[in-house]
Amino acid sequence: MSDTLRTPEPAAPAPPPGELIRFDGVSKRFGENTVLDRLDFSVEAGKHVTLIGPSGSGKTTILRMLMTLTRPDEGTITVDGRRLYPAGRREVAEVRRNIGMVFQQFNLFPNMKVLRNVTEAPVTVLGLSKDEAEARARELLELVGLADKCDVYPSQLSGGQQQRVAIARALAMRPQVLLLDEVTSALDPELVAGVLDVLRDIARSTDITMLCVTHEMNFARDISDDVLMFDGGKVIESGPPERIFEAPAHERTREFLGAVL
Ligand SMILES: Nc1ncnc2c1ncn2[C@@H]1O[C@H](COP(=O)(O)OP(=O)(O)OP(=O)(O)O)[C@@H](O)[C@H]1O
Repeated sequence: MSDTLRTPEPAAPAPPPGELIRFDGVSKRFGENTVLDRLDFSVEAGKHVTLIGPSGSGKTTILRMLMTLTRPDEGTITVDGRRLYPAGRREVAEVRRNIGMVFQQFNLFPNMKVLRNVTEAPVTVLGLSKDEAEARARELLELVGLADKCDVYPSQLSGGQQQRVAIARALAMRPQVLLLDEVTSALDPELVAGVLDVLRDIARSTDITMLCVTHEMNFARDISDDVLMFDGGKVIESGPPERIFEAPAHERTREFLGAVL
């Protein structure tokens, strides 16, 4: 039986004030490969946190766990004081609703026009009326600079524009947490800046909590309150971007930044 079907689970202890996300002793193995090894970390509400580390260090796996796309082998994950793992199906659905993700590949619905891409989940999942959902979608498409593209199909847009629709779509669910997984990696270089500018605006103008995996270190420096360096299945170093980028304490962080900067 899957974890999500086992109920009831013990309630999560009350989180410290301000804490939104907590990983406690989370491990994940794929066969012989231990990707996360009794990982502990937490994120405060409203903070923008960037995950850095070598390829394969488990950054995407962490985001996927928050989206319930990958399940830990052990440990607990808590969001806003509620268990995501282990938890019953209903609790998982409630927690999951507050988390939005933008993927490297935009994953838009190709057969729906842009406006419908953004209204679909608010109508079907949140139960908003079509008018409410459309009003919200138009505001968000304006925010990402695509107010004039409501009536076209994704295939008629550039990759950068499609990614901005994906950002609007994630925000349309009014999530507490926005997960960004290498959102510019699939884009032609000239389209990267436009997407990052939109995300900088969102980081500045909203109180959304962001967890971001990116190879764009200047962007990470601009938007992050904290940077977490992953290696060997754990966070080996964390701190404000100025400190991590200018004066990394750990040898592995120095090596990693030396290679990517
Ligand atoms: N479904 C899976 N089956 C087997 N192995 C997997 C699976 N998903 C991830 N892995 C492995 O887990 C490890 C961590 O992957 P993950 O994508 O989380 O790393 P990452 O830090 O995001 O890497 P990158 O920076 O290259 O995207 C990798 O070795 C990867 O091959």
